[in-house]
Amino acid sequence: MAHTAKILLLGSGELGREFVISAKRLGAYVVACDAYADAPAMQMADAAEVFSMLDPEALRAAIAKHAPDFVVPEVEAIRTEVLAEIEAEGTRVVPSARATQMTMNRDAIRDLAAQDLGVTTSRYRYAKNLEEVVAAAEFTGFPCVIKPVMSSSGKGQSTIRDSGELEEAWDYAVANMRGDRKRVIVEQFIDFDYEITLLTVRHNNGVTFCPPIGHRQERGDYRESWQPTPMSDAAIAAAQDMARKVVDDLGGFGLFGVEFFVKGEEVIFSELSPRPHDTGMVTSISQNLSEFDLHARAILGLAIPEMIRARPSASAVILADQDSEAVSYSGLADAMADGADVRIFGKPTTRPYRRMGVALATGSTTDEARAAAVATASKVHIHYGD
Ligand SMILES: Nc1ncnc2c1ncn2[C@@H]1O[C@H](COP(=O)(O)OP(=O)(O)OP(=O)(O)O)[C@@H](O)[C@H]1O
Ligand SMILES: NCC(=O)N[C@@H]1O[C@H](COP(=O)([O-])[O-])[C@@H](O)[C@H]1O
Ligand SMILES: [Mg+2]
Repeated sequence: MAHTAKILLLGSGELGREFVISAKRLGAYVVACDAYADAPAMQMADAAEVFSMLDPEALRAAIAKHAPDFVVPEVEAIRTEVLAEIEAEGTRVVPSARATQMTMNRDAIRDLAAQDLGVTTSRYRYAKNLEEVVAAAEFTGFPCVIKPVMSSSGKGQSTIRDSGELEEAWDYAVANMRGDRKRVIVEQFIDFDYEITLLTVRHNNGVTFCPPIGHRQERGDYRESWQPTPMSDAAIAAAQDMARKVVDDLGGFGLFGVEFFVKGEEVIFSELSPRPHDTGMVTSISQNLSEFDLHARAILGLAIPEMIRARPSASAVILADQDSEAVSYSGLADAMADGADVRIFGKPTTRPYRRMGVALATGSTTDEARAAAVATASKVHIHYGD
């Protein structure tokens, strides 16, 4: 065949779109899958399949039809038992079926990190009804954060200041969870100085770390990220040590986005994505090999540099603010006039807070890059309707 490898990509959003570009540059043939047509990654891929990746039969059928060398998950919401089955039958799952199973639910990865690997986390307890939520919050103390064990991008998450808010937080978590398991994690609120994503590449020659990415979140979803972010040598070493423990336990090859909170010299593990991370979109401009390039290289068994450097850079998201079945854009020329860059994801429809694009900028400092990225994002206008 005319290609270096055949990849079935499960999830076709903005992260998948950039991954497809990276993988195709290395000669891969990519089939992009998602629950809706014309998803961002499908627009770049060789072929597309539209089905629910939570439907085991449909997932098995797509894998059987394309017989890929690699199955590369791009979202969490996938029937991961099927990935375990196909891995046992010899198809490579990225980074490993175990990694996708352990990170699908917050409780699995949290217990692994905190209990089995001795990694520092916030205090936490699980609850499956309001009564247990009340007991869990007593254990963690206030404020605390409540999240469904199955959710992402801050869905169903709230921060609670006192016991009077617990019922509403429980109802909100249940209403916004994914799947049918009514279970939440109640965790101690960490009043961190800053939070980071440590992009960690596990490859056939070891583990390589990218410089730490700082980010700012609102409503549990990222708004701005920048790289590098200043950290003491001791804090970096602690984060790298914990990230290495976790990715070595999860196994397989690929890039992971490992999230930490930092308070003083204390580094607290939060969670991780066994795939490129949204805050890592900044690497499209900051590093000469982006997180997507690194993921593709690690998967295909190609060399990963020992040291990765980043020039001061930032990303700022471009969000929709209403529902629409049609969308168009203006203002790019003005937005990019000062040298910043823009990615428009090509999502076919909008909803409030849906991420439609990202602005990317460099600067002589990350503060300068942040200001440029935010200014650029604000100049891209979204138009709703035909
Ligand atoms: N215990 C906590 N203390 C303080 N802030 C928190 C805590 N847990 C979460 N947050 C804040 O909420 C953000 C989102 O939380 P988390 O990463 O757990 O959610 P998520 O739904 O998995 O998001 P994503 O899938 O986008 O990573 C964090 O990056 C942090 O800013
Ligand atoms: N924090 C996870 C994350 O950023 N995931 C990215 O968002 C897409 C879904 O976007 P949508 O909800 O707009 O379709 C996913 O496919 C992935 O690229
Ligand atoms: Mg997160």
